[in-house]
Amino acid sequence: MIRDLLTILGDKYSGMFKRALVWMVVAAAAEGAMIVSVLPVFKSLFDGTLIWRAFILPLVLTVVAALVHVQQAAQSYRVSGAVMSVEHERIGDKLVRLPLGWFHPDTVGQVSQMITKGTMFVSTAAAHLVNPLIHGIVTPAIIAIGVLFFDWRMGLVMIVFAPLLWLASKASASLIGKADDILHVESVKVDNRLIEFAQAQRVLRAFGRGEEGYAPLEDAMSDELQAHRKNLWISLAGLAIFGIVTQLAFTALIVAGGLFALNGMSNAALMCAILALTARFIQPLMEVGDYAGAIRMARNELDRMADVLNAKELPEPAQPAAFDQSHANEVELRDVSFTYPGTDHQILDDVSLRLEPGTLTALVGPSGSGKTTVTRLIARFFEVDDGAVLVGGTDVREQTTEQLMSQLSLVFQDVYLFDDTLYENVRLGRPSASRGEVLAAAEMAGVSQMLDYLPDGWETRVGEGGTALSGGERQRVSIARALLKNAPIVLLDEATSAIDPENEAHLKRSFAQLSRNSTVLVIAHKLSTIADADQILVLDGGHIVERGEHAELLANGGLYASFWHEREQAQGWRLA
Ligand SMILES: Nc1ncnc2c1ncn2[C@@H]1O[C@H](COP(=O)(O)OP(=O)(O)OP(=O)(O)O)[C@@H](O)[C@H]1O
Repeated sequence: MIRDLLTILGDKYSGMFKRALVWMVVAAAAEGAMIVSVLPVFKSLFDGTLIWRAFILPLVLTVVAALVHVQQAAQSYRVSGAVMSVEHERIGDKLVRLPLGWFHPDTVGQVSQMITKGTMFVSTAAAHLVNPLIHGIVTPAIIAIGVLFFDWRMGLVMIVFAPLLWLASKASASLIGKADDILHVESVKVDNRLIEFAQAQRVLRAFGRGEEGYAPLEDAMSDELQAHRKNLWISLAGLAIFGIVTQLAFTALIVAGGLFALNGMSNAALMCAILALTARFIQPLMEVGDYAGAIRMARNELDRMADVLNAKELPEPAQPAAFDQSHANEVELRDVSFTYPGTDHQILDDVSLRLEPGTLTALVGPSGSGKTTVTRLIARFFEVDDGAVLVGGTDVREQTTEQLMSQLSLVFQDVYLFDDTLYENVRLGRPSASRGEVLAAAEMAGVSQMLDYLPDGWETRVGEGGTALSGGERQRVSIARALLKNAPIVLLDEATSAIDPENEAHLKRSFAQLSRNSTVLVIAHKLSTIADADQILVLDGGHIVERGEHAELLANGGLYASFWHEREQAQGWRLA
């Protein structure tokens, strides 16, 4: 755990943590020395030879131990604060360097658990858990060594039991850690299902399911309850093991001391004194047992944090690529094959396509044929397995994220709006835009028309994720952002096929406006919105099976034509 904490703290704060560790060792040693120094006092008390000078050393050591303890506590609290700030800093730094494909509901749930629960746990661990661990090793060790000088037999018995107690505490910690792992997995699932439940309220209520339970959430909660029960039993077993071994050690020390004194092997007065100190020998070890579970749980949190901090980043070139202006605003997929990481179903097989500058390309194909995947590869959410994706004539792997993103505007299905005003959400497309430019883009995308029924007009807050707006409205805001950004290349994955005539009119206008200045790739639901596209690509079975203009493809009588003729009945087709 100490090593993991040092890794998380990094160079900036590890010196502070090492100093706190030194103070913890000194405080534990001072306490052990103070306890051993009481032995001669007790002995002379029992054999009737007590003199006042015998109190000087214990008194001095008590004051020293108290002062050192205060210093150690202050250092530990400083480390705790440093761990908290450095964790947020490092997680934040890491998140911006992870490929966008890394973010899916499971990993987002993992990060939210880590930020809310994990960081608190780990920073508390640095202040409150490492200290009992060190206290549990150093103080009993000093007591055992001290006793060795007064009565070697009792000293040896203590030294034999210390590792046994240590092993018992490790076994107990390992059981509690396993129990925590089981519970953590189920808790993350409940978190994810709860978020999903909140987001799916519109759909659930639309289908009259608002009052009834939501089966996936109930299943997750029932699994979590089972995990809680399992957690309880396994943790209790761990605590019982440690409790039994400690009590055995305590009894064995008293029995051994009694036997040595009765057989005349040890001085009876000294033995009474040693037995009086036995409780102080056992107590720090028991504390380790009490904290063992929390220490193990903190280690689990540290491991989970390390998993995120060690997640593979997209390699970035040291230098931004030099662009060939003759290919500006161009997009090309060259013999691209792709399978999502962790799966074995190949989505794209040797796909080549080209988006000419300033043209509108529509990508169509059955549901699941990989249309969205094409846009994700262009934006480099994932790395291709084979082939290359070129944006502006340069391989995306040779461009920095900043360089690539400055050329792209993304309008995806899952539009995310920030819990801010409608105006600020549009302005996000280009924060430096003037109010006039923001309003012009909003007008073009049909956002201004929403103002009639929004309570506070431009100042209406849209709720976290934009939940106060409909899917179509969120998409209009997203398109307005894209218009405002005025990026050379626009990738537009339209949200729904159920667009009303008003929305359709805004979409058509927006497409026309976007393709006036930019290269546009659009995955649309309505043929009518893309019939004028410069190029239509038909994706099926991992390949581009047809390409051309609308009239040309209709004349060919292939897949596109059959879809066109049956489009009213067609299920599962989307157009781009
Ligand atoms: N992150 C992911 N991990 C694993 N598989 C994925 C992931 N995203 C999509 N897939 C799978 O890849 C395939 C292609 O998905 P994609 O979303 O690109 O299809 P699509 O043509 O856009 O579909 P639709 O029209 O329904 O949106 C699907 O089988 C989908 O289940």
